[in-house]
Amino acid sequence: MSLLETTIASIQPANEPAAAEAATLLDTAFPGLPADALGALLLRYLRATGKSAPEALRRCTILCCADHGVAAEGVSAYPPETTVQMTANYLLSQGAAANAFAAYAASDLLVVDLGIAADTGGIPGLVDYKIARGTKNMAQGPAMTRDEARRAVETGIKIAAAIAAQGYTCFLPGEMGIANTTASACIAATLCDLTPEQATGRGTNISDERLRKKVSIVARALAVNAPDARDGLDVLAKVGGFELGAIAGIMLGAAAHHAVTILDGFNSSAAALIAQALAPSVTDYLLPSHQGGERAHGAALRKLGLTPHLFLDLRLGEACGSSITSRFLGLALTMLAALHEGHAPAEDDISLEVMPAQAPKVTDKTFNFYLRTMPELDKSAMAVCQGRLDHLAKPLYSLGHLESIAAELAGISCEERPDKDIGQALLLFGTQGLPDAESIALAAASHDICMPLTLGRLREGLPPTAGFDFGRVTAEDITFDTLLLGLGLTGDIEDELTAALCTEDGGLRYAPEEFLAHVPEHLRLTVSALVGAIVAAAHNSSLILPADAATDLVARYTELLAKDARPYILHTGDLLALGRTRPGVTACASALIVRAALSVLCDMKTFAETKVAPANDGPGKERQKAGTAGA
Ligand SMILES: Cc1cc2ncn([C@H]3O[C@H](COP(=O)(O)O)[C@@H](O)[C@H]3O)c2cc1C
Ligand SMILES: O=C(O)c1cccnc1
Repeated sequence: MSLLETTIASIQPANEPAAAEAATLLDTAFPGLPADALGALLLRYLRATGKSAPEALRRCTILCCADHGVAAEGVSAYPPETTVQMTANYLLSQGAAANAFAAYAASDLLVVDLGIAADTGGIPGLVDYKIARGTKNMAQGPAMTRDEARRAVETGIKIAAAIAAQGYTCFLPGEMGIANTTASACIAATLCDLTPEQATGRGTNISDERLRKKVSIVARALAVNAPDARDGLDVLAKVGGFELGAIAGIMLGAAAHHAVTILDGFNSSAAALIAQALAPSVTDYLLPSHQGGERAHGAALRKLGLTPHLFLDLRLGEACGSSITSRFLGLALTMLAALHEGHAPAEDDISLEVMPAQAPKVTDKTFNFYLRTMPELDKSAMAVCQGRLDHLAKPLYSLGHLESIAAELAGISCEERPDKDIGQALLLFGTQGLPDAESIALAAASHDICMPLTLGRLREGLPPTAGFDFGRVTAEDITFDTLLLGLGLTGDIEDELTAALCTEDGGLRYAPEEFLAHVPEHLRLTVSALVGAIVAAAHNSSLILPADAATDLVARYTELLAKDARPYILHTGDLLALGRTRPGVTACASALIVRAALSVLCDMKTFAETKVAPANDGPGKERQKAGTAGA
């Protein structure tokens, strides 16, 4: 048997007992709580690796680079030489998204040439597994021979084996290959049974005209080659790419060695579809991350049986979304390890602020004070920041919401390029403390991501005005020198508050001026504390990350009352689908997203700095002209 067949034969179904132990521990610690997306990632990881006691995560980012003959049809917004230029960027300028995200996730980086159509001898550190100088044009015939397809997959298997032997358990494959979303569209059309229109997206942000052309090329490639959906190697050979084959091989090799692979963009999902066609149980060893802008990304994830939890509108595929998910997984492992040890948090792990017993008399900082004096965003810092984002060596707007978060942070901090290590804090209000297990897990999480935790203990029986005052004083102190504030509650009042304040479809039921009157009386103190904290933190120019659905709802009403506070609240409900999380956890995850946005801004370099050719089609053609802002 060849390497491919022996690898496929050695993939075992994931190990249930290992995860069962962790599931029992979680269930005991947090009775009655179904696993949120972080818990689901954790259990999937433990099942795949067969580990019950969590160890620190060791991550490896593997960038697979190759060219595509179909680029000659004009299906990308960038010229084919971008592939080799970006490959050089990874290793020489080190200013690509892949570099920024590998640093962000503390992941080691490996860059592999699977088939770049250029001489790559001068790029130091590049691993040479070149199969050919690019694939053939699939619009005219098969992209590669069956033998080449097998070589691509087996190369991935070998890479995975070498990495697994060094102790890595978390693989983050990324890819670079101009025109490869055309190949991925053909793969998805074949394996998910989609029409060319349903399978084809805008890739590097091509114009309407090129999109029409791309759809027709996908249709032609499928008609000319008739790939056989029952035969993964046939699909890869006829309409795939060398780097996609290698990524499929990495997934198979990881599974054979009980390591996990975190999926990234549409391209990695297309590679996973090939791996799944070759060995269906490989999906036990795959973790989802984001669903991005490419049209068939969702369909591919559904076929793989994976549910994404990040919706950041990413269109890149240099292991960006997967790096964020790897941080989520790291966070979940940290919390599990703390629960295993079972030590109560050390005294300085959690600060406690207790509400004064007496309601304050008259305070000078009323709600109206904050309304009148709310600072404005620095529009010019935002514009300069957006100019730089547009010129970073990536397709225009391909980092989606991370770009808008970065620009917003520039406006808030009045810095064109805010420091990556901004201060951040987590503040949770409640009349009760946290149960032991929650304290242990959350203290570990907040420590892990350097987001110190403060509990603001409310006293029942005091009036809402006292709640407002306690909220604003506590938040004002904490946000004096922090740019990020995770804000939430120790208890779960989501259902009660939603029932009181929302319409059936989740809209706001009342005019903002009336909302507090409709909050159930026993919750008014808590809600007032949140309102006070929101306006005070915004007033101190902090970005507020609601830590739970109840806080998010209060923030939605508050920003209608205090319109100038709106830019200081980041609603991550549309960006993150974690399910119902335990106290504070959503804010930790949101903070990891914000930090990813800052890494992009601080660690990536521009086209000019990295000597990569800018766009020749789509909106990037105008915005990314050499010599303009940010260059
Ligand atoms: C500078 C730059 C950096 C990239 N990093 C990933 N891609 C992404 O875009 C390409 C696929 O889109 P299409 O099929 O439209 O060519 C791939 O290289 C993919 O990894 C990039 C593309 C560019 C231009
Ligand atoms: O989702 C992806 O992998 C993707 C999307 C657009 C361009 N390149 C990659």
